[in-house]
Amino acid sequence: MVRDRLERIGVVGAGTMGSGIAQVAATHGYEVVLRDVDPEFVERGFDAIDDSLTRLESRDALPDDSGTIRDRIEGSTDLEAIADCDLVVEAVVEDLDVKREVFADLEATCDREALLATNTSTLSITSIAGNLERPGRVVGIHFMNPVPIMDGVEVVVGEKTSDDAVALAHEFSGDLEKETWEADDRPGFVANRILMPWINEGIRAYDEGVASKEDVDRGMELGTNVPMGPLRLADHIGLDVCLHATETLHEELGDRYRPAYLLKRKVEAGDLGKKSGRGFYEYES
Ligand SMILES: NC(=O)c1ccc[n+]([C@@H]2O[C@H](COP(=O)([O-])OP(=O)(O)OC[C@H]3O[C@@H](n4cnc5c(N)ncnc54)[C@H](O)[C@@H]3O)[C@@H](O)[C@H]2O)c1
Repeated sequence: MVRDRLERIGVVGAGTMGSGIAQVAATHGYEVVLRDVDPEFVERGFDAIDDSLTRLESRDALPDDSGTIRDRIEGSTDLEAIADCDLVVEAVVEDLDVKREVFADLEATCDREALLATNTSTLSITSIAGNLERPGRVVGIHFMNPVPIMDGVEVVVGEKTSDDAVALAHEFSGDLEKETWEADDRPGFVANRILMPWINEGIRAYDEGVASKEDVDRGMELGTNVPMGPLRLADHIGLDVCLHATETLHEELGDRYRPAYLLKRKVEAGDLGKKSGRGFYEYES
């Protein structure tokens, strides 16, 4: 069983994602503890929050004044500070060993019924929770970057994640005015399993002289109606983050670039998409 009511939220890791998650939770009225290993990192997290709140306030996009929201967030380097949190979201570096250590600490520190979530982009939830006594309360709540701007959250279900942990993850995300989708705990889940090869191929296309970098991006923006082409998006995400995610996917999934079997089979069957009335979906003629 996990708690059915959340009031106090812990966020572990005050970097790009942790500071964004803390900000959005505080904006929606939660009491937040933002924890990192060094006071300097906590301060850096608050600087990012202050900048973002100031920008949003100037656009009249906050429900309360920025000072009130900011006051709901307490910074700490002390693990004990999150002991009485109802939900802890882990947003530390994308390293399985580090995350497993953090979750062991959380299990030892937090209340038995607290929900424990990871913001991992690509690592296995099942593995992160693998050594715990109560893995049922561990769920993926995968926020998108930048957290205050992006509307969606991916809820990831590990092998042992309980139904009430999943339900609470959706509910919490909904409280933050995020829409959710749900993914099984397989490499990259939905978002990065599809996004990372797309970015990777954009980089290759540029590198192989298919088009200038501007035209790779413009081609995808104008040609497929995405708001940002792959090279610009990679820059926004961080090329190191992209490389790390792609390496993890490569290790887990191997060569993903051959045409999918299902694609060939559907074409052979004449299911060509909207124009034939049926592709992966059915269409009215
Ligand atoms: N950056 C993105 O675009 C993005 C998007 C979605 C998900 N994610 C995921 O979110 C997580 C965090 O990514 P980020 O980009 O915010 O990283 P980041 O490097 O900006 O921040 C990580 C923070 O974690 C802190 N940290 C490390 N070990 C810690 C520990 N034991 N206890 C407390 N704090 C610790 C570091 O000091 C650092 O401040 C990763 O799992 C990443 O894959 C990132």
